[in-house]
Amino acid sequence: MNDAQLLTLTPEIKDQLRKSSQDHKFTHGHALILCGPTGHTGAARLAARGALRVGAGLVSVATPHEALAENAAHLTAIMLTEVDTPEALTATLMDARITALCVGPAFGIARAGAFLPAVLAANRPTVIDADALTTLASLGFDAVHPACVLTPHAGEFKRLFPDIAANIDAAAITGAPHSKIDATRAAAKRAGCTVLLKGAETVIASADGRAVTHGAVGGRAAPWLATAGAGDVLAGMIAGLLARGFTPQDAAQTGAYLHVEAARVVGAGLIAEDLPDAVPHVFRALGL
Ligand SMILES: NC(=O)C1=CN([C@@H]2O[C@H](COP(=O)(O)OP(=O)(O)OC[C@H]3O[C@@H](n4cnc5c(N)ncnc54)[C@H](OP(=O)(O)O)[C@@H]3O)[C@@H](O)[C@H]2O)[C@@H](O)CC1
Ligand SMILES: Nc1ncnc2c1ncn2[C@@H]1O[C@H](COP(=O)(O)OP(=O)(O)O)[C@@H](O)[C@H]1O
Repeated sequence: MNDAQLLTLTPEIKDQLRKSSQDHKFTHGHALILCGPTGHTGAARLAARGALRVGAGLVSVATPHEALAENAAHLTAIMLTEVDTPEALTATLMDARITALCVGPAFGIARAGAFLPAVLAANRPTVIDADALTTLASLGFDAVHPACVLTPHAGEFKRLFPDIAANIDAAAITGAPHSKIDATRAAAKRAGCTVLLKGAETVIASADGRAVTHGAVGGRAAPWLATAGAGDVLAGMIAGLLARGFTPQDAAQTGAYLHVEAARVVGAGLIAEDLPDAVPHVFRALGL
C-alpha cells in the first residue's frame, strides 16, 4: 500500500512555527536533551542547538556531573542541568514545564538501558534516536507510548525491526510489493508511535496508518547531509517542535522538511554544526 502523501509544509504548520508578540519563552516549551559521558557530548549539543533554532523557548542539556565542564565550555544560550541517575532524571521531570525529551545521540548503549525506563515512564513527548534505539531493540516496545518519535537510520531500523526490514530486502529481489513506506507503517503500528525512517527518501508513519514520504532528491537533493551528526541535529529539531506542542507526526514531518531545507541553504561543504544556524534563513524564506 503506497498511498503515502508527499511532504509539504501546509499554511497551518507555517502558522504554528510563527512566534507572536504576545508570547514568552515558556509559551514555546522546554526541551531536555540527554547527554552522554565525557568525550561523547558533541551529539547532544548538536541536538540541543537544533531544538533551540526551531523555536523551543528553552533548551537544557541533561549532563552527567563528569561532563558538566566539557558542556559548559561549549554552551551559552542552551542551559545545563546535572542528571547522573535515572532517579535524578525523574526528579528533574517533576517540572511539568519540560515539554519534550530527546534521548540517544552518543548517549551510550548501557546508559540508555539504564535511563530508558525512566524516560518512557515520564510519558512526555520524546524523540528516541541512536543508542536509545539500539537499546529499545532488546527492551521491546511495551513501554513505548504514542507521544514517542523513533528516528532510525536504515541500520538502526534493521536492528529494531529485523523481520520488517527483511521484507524490504526481499521486495528488492522478488519484486514483492513491500516498500519502505509499507515497512515504516508496519514499524509504527508495532511500536505504537510515530516512526521516521531516515535516508535520501525519508518516510514518516504513525501507528494509525498515516504516512508521508519526503524525497531529498532531484531539485531538493541534499547529498551533503551524509555527514556525521546530521541525524543528531534532526533528532533535536523534532524534540524542539514537540516541545512547542507539535503532534509527533507533525513534529517529525516538519523537522524532516526544515532539516533538508537547512542543508540546501548551506550546500556543498555542509557539516552538522551548520544545520541549526541555517534554520533562520529557511524561516525567512518561508516568510515567518
Ligand atoms: N558528533 C558526534 O558526537 C556524533 C556522534 N554519533 C553517535 O555515534 C553513535 C553511533 O551511531 P552510528 O549511527 O554512527 O553507528 P551505529 O549505531 O553503530 O550504526 C552504524 C551501522 O549501521 C549500518 N547502517 C546501515 N544503514 C545505515 C545508514 N543509513 N546510516 C548509518 N549507518 C547505517 C552500518 O552498517 P553497514 O551497513 O556498514 O553494515 C553502520 O556500520 C551514536 O550514539 C550516535 O549518536 C554519530 O551520530 C556521529 C556524530
Ligand atoms: N544522501 C542523502 N541525501 C539526503 N539526506 C541524507 C543523505 N544521507 C543522509 N541523509 C540524512 O542525514 C541524516 C543522517 O542521520 P544519521 O544516519 O543518523 O547520522 P548521524 O548518526 O551521524 O547523525 C538523516 O536525516 C538522513 O535522512
